[in-house]
Amino acid sequence: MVTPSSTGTTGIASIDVHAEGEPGRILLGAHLLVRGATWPERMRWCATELDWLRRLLLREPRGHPSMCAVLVLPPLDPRADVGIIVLEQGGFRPMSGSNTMCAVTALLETGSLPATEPETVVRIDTAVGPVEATARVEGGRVRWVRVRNVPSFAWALDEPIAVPEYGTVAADIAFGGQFYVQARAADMGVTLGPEHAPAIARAGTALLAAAREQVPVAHPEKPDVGEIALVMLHGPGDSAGVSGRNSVVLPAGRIALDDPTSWRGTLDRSPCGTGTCARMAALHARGELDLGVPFVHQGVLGTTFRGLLHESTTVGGRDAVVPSIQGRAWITGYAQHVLQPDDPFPTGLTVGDIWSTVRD
Ligand SMILES: O=C(O)[C@H]1NCC[C@@H]1O
Repeated sequence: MVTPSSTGTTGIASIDVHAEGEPGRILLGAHLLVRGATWPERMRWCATELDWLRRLLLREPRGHPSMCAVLVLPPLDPRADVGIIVLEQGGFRPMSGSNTMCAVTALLETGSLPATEPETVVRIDTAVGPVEATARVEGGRVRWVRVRNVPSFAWALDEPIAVPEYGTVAADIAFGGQFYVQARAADMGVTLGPEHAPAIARAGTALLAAAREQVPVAHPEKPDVGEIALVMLHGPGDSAGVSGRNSVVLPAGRIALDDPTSWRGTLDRSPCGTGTCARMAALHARGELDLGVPFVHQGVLGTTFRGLLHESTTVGGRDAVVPSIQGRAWITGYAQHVLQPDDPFPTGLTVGDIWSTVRD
């Protein structure tokens, strides 16, 4: 087990990136950290042996409530170029749209993978299946990344969720690389927009807590994927080409499940790629979004991901669709993170002014 203090000063290098505003801290060459001959084994290894690294990188003083990270690994599928595991405040995740865009941009702009112009395809192996990223490369810079995601599907539509302090809300439960509970912002009594972020975060985390208690989920082909990870509150688009607006809330740290008002969360600064894929799958299941019709999803900062449904398929007998999302990422730094053996906070730290009521 790699422990932060038993081996003297630990040095961890990252390439820091953001995708349409959402940070993604990329750790190349994480193969020495992660063990496991299968993806479930790798994910379990991370949860049991690497949570100290997740906390170290995502919490203060090196991180902040919105920080995410990616471990770039050798793929298990020999047809893929790399494998990824995503680190979020809520735990290790199998897939992430913004973080995939960050990882691809970091890999290609640093020469860690060969880049061909004008387009480079990067095949990515994940715990929920293969993902294909196409990057537009011009003058050595990645101008955009289109992520053709794993098959996405609606698990339940208009599921009544009893949410303490908010009433019963009709919500969709959908999978877009992660499971989401998704509801209309108006039904939760909140308005989308950065100035409403605290109310969105509070409503979102209350809905997430209630949905986790009331709606069991299990991926039909990936039995280890059995949790509603994130929550999206969404609203209508506009006449200027925006198909829909959304705010995704990420639980910031382990939170007391028995007190829905104690929850805190952070808003995805991007339009959320896996959330957009889940949203498109639910819209398609309703007959409201056809294959080939662009779906421009706008996040809390006004940045957008361009979504598209490519084909129909099935997942464990469930109707599903193959979605893609497209956006851009920018490198913000090259960091060498250090943990000295006598650091009093070997797994980082949180304080309740900007973090959740953390119980660990
Ligand atoms: O774009 C996404 O899918 C990610 N953004 C932060 C939370 C999700 O994993």
